Amino acid sequence: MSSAYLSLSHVDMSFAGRNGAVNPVLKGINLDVQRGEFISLIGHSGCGKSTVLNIVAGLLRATAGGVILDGREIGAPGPDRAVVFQNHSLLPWLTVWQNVELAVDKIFRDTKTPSERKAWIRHNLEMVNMGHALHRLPSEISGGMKQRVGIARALAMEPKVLLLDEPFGALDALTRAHLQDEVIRIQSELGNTVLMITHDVDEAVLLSDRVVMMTNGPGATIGQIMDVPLARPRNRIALAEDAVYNRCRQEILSFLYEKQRKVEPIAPSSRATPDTPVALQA
Ligand SMILES: Nc1ncnc2c1ncn2[C@@H]1O[C@H](COP(=O)(O)OP(=O)(O)OP(=O)(O)O)[C@@H](O)[C@H]1O
Repeated sequence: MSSAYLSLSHVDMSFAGRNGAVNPVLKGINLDVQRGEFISLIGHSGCGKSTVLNIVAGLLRATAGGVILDGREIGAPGPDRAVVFQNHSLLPWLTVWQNVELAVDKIFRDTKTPSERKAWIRHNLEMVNMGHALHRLPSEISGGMKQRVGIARALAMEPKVLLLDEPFGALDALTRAHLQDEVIRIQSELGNTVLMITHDVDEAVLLSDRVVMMTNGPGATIGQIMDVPLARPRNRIALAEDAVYNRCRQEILSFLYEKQRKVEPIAPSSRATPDTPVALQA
């Protein structure tokens, strides 16, 4: 048995298709994650990254193989795994404070007093620099701020593993960089165990201890795992000229665009010739 904190062993996943067909999405995923490690999962669109994350979250059950977290097999979602999705999942009728409070009250009802819970909510919202907007509704704050609240809520749960599914994917480049810097700072303070999906090569190198690269599907698996031997805390400006940083970037780019080059089917041109069948026009 693996001594890792989080261990995926021999994970296969297939979905039932039409007419009884079976669509194999993942095949033989083996990954050991140590406590406090920050792991990024990168791969072309549709290869199965979210499926891996959803299996760890307990939202999907693997067709074969399994996941062990801190000595226990994962069979269902639980508060020991907090997920942050690309599009925030805040309850729109609750304020920033109340969105975090809901999770904190549920998890710490028996272990923290009401005043300890209040202090804990404030602490986590201040950690993501949201202390100034505690009583605003999600509709009154920006996309980046909503993601901050989602991260605060996840951190406040003190999960064993933080699962981030493209947490900055919907943000503009500047907001994204600010949030990445905050995650870098929080990670050096708290040392969480994190599994993050990303499409962004720089993000993967900046934030991770190891980058897990997935092959293309169907039947995707882990093609390569790369260590990121950069000291923490990391500084994006200083790293731009760093040889190790650039070597890591290069290795991921080479995996994605040479070894696992993906050829997307070309969409039919909208200027199709008149005899092109209508059904083929996008
Ligand atoms: N519930 C489901 N039922 C059937 N097929 C599914 C289901 N969930 C995912 N799939 C299929 O599994 C494959 C992998 O999907 P997944 O969302 O895990 O990929 P991904 O790498 O996260 O993609 P992206 O980067 O575009 O978000 C896709 O072909 C998808 O259509």
